[in-house]
Amino acid sequence: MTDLLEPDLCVVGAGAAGLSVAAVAASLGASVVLVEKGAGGGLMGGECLFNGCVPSKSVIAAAAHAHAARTGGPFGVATHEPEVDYAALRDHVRAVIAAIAPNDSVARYRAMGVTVLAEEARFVDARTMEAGAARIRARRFVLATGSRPLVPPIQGLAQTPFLTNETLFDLAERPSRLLVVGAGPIGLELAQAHRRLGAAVTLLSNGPVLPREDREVAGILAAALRAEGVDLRESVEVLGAERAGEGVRLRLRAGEGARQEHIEGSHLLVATGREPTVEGLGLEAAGIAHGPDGIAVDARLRTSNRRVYAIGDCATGGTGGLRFTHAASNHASLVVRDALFRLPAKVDPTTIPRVVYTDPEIAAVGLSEEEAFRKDKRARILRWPVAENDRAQAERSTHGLVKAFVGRDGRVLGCTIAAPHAGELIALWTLAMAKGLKARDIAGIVMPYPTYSELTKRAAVETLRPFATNPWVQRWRRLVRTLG
Ligand SMILES: Cc1cc2nc3c(=O)[nH]c(=O)nc-3n(C[C@H](O)[C@H](O)[C@H](O)COP(=O)(O)OP(=O)(O)OC[C@H]3O[C@@H](n4cnc5c(N)ncnc54)[C@H](O)[C@@H]3O)c2cc1C
Ligand SMILES: NC(=O)c1ccc[n+]([C@@H]2O[C@H](COP(=O)([O-])OP(=O)(O)OC[C@H]3O[C@@H](n4cnc5c(N)ncnc54)[C@H](O)[C@@H]3O)[C@@H](O)[C@H]2O)c1
Repeated sequence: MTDLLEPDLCVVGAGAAGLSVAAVAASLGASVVLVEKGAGGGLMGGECLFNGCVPSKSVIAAAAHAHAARTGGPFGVATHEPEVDYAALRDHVRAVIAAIAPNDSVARYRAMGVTVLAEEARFVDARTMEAGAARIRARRFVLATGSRPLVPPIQGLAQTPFLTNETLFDLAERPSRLLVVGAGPIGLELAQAHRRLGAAVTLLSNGPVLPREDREVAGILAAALRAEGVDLRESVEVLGAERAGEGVRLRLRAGEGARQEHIEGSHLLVATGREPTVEGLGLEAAGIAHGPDGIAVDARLRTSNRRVYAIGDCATGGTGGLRFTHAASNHASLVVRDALFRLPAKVDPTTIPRVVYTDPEIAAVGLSEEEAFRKDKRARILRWPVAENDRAQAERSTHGLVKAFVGRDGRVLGCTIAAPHAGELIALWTLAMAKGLKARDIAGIVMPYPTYSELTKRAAVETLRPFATNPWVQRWRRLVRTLG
């Protein structure tokens, strides 16, 4: 017998995006059905919890300990080459996931009043989904089915053993010689972490490091990786892959006309982007337009079917192509407003920060330098180097800079940072973007000394530099002096 469910909202996928929608909507009194195919095996939480943010940041934390053991010399602390027990590191990663998992559990969501179905959902027509024995005719549907690793069409790759973020964190032994393909956030974070954990690492990319970020800031990161011994090779074409004994061999070419060469490793990590999870959803039956980048949505996250939204990693278009956990949460709050209260709101990608958790950390929000000058020819760049920060000097962590872009009226248009804790520093610039603040609003804040936050203030104070040399200001200063 088929159960007919008629909730206010049916959410498909219990990752960062779907869980946020379900929790907020249920707390506001809406009836919610949440369909997650992994729920039967306890897999609520999606990519971020099991294969993404949480395990990668746990590995990065372990790598920071290993790095500290080698780099205490200038502080007068004896250094040593740390021994890394990769199986114990895997247990650490699993323990962190287990500590967070109860927040996302079926039990917690059922306690909130959400009906959780451990099934795979698919549309059978424009307003009905099927999930196991249930038929769901919801007032609104929210698709939050996420993404998975995009495997590039490299000759022989399919027959060659390779790792992705879905398998790397299950290894019990550290790769001795890791080849990483892709210099986006995943490749960079995991390449540096594994180098610090003692692996020989080669990082290959068909373009530059962080192709979508500021070139100066990306260059600072590239130099830092090379200084730590990562063999970073940008603008390299990977032509083929094959098994070589217990390991792998790649065939490369460093640009048009260059000679082909071979490189071998014990393990290969493919980190060349993501593709949306949309197959089997019955999108055609529901008249929902989609393409290789995902389900097409407008800035209100509506699909071509007026009853259906798509959010998080599976959506494209109005999301600005940003695939982050915090972007997914932002989408969720906008959709709940729109679906439950008809309070439409648009995604504003310029207020969604981007962080890469390397050392130095890279963070950015808003417009890039090029975009800022395209928007306002009289825009200005406010810069402050990390080396001018006393805390950075004390910690001998002096590489990097804050670089903010402001319009002729002083309003913040964007900011990009390479610095320790850049992910924390970007918060204030994000507030400035969201609220239309001027750099002088930030310049006026008192920051505690000695903190990295002073970098933010010092960059913002640069906005006042023309003021200092303004003839009227100088005239006023001279006048005040004559008054005694
Ligand atoms: C290695 C790595 C590190 C990352 N680090 C960060 C970071 O530090 N910070 C950050 O902000 N972002 C990070 N991200 C990105 C972040 O993980 C994603 O943006 C986020 O997880 C997307 O959430 P989502 O809910 O859209 O999708 P997912 O988390 O992928 O969830 C989708 C869910 O839908 C379910 N599903 C799919 N199809 C169906 C169906 N037909 N029926 C039922 N259920 C279905 C899946 O089982 C899954 O549970 C990282 C990603 C990776 C890979
Ligand atoms: N810190 C974070 O917030 C974080 C961390 C990891 C992942 N993520 C998210 O996950 C998503 C995926 O990250 P990603 O790093 O896999 O993808 P990406 O799309 O950001 O970068 C892919 C990289 O692979 C390279 N590449 C692509 N095809 C190649 C090929 N055939 N040969 C060589 N190089 C090739 C590209 O030039 C690029 O450097 C991102 O959208 C990001 O938002 C976020």
